Amino acid sequence: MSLVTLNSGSSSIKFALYDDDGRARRLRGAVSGIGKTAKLSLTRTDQKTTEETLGELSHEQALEYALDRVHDEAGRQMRAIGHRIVHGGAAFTRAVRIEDGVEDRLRALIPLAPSHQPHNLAGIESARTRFPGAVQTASFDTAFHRAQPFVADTYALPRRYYDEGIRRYGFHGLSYDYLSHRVCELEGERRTVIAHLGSGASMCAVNGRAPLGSTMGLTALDGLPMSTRCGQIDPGAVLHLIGHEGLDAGGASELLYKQSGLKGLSGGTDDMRELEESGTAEAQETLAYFVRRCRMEIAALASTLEGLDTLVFSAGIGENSAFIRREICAGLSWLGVELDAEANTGAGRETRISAEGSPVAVWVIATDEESVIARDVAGLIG
Ligand SMILES: Nc1ncnc2c1ncn2[C@@H]1O[C@H](COP(=O)(O)OP(=O)(O)O)[C@@H](O)[C@H]1O
Ligand SMILES: CC(=O)OP(=O)(O)O
Ligand SMILES: [Mg+2]
Repeated sequence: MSLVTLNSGSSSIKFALYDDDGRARRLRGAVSGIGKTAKLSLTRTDQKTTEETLGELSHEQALEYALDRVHDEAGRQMRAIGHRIVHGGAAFTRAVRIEDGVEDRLRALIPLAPSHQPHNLAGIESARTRFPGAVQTASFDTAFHRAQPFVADTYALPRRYYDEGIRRYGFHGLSYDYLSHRVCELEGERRTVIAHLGSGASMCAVNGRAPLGSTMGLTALDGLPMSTRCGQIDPGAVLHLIGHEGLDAGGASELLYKQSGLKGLSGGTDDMRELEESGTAEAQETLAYFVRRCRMEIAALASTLEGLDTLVFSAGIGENSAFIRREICAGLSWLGVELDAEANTGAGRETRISAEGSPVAVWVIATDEESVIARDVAGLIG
């Protein structure tokens, strides 16, 4: 019997197949580049990754494709499916079995995660149809941050709004769970800033494993600029757009979630690789803006830790772009960040890239949200 994990991000669907105890992984797969030219990559235990171009796929098509692959591999042997759910609100502070009423409560959170929650719910429905006998569980991106202190969790609005759930939930928590655990194994309990830089991008300050704050807030719009999301913005700018440009809520949502970030600022691509290769002034300015915002957030989070011992780069951009890592670190020598240029260029899945003697240890660590989901599933099915 096996366990399956399903992780729908904004631009990808990642899945993995595990043995019953959630430890031994047999297969890992990802459909990436959704909405553009999608690609499938598959890695079997102890084998090289194979890649295949799939052509243009919508999120729905990519989901069906991913579940077909899972079905081919696991068939009737499926015991449980663990889903990454981006928004768990204030109520879901740990992983749960998806039983009566859970999906309704998750549906109510769609307005707070419009680019993710509908895909997460679609994954639950499709998986139920295909594997009717399997247990389904939910692991939340927000749960890790629920332990953060009140001052990191609130906005300076009238108090009743906090009580009503207007909080800084933070996201990418499955990734921070995995990465903070790895940092403790590699370096011990440290004051660490973790930069999860993917299609969606955020950072989190952790003291050992304890979360002290993150760049994302009520929704996954806040903080760093992302592929198509704006990141930090003056709320007055949104009020202005609504008042003077005649934008309604739907129009504002489309603008801030889908037409902004790298895509909006460059006037073209939302893909970091293409921006790095492009020589246009707009592309250069977009890269400079991204790097500036990353440096600023690292410094801000380091201040909440009262110092910095370790900096971690992860996710699509953080794991793969030596250029972005170099540019970010180049402005942080005053914080004690010194890179080893060669280690940075040649970094693999888990590599220390700081110079010998650098006061801050800098690491590239490939994230593994799937392993956290699988651990949750195994715990819930006993
Ligand atoms: N070699 C690379 N250089 C720069 N950026 C990269 C590279 N490889 C992947 N990326 C970026 O990583 C992003 C996808 O990251 P990922 O963490 O898989 O996203 P998500 O989980 O949000 O779908 C893409 O937007 C792409 O621009
Ligand atoms: C929460 C979020 O932004 O997730 P992703 O990076 O997978 O889109
Ligand atoms: Mg992701």
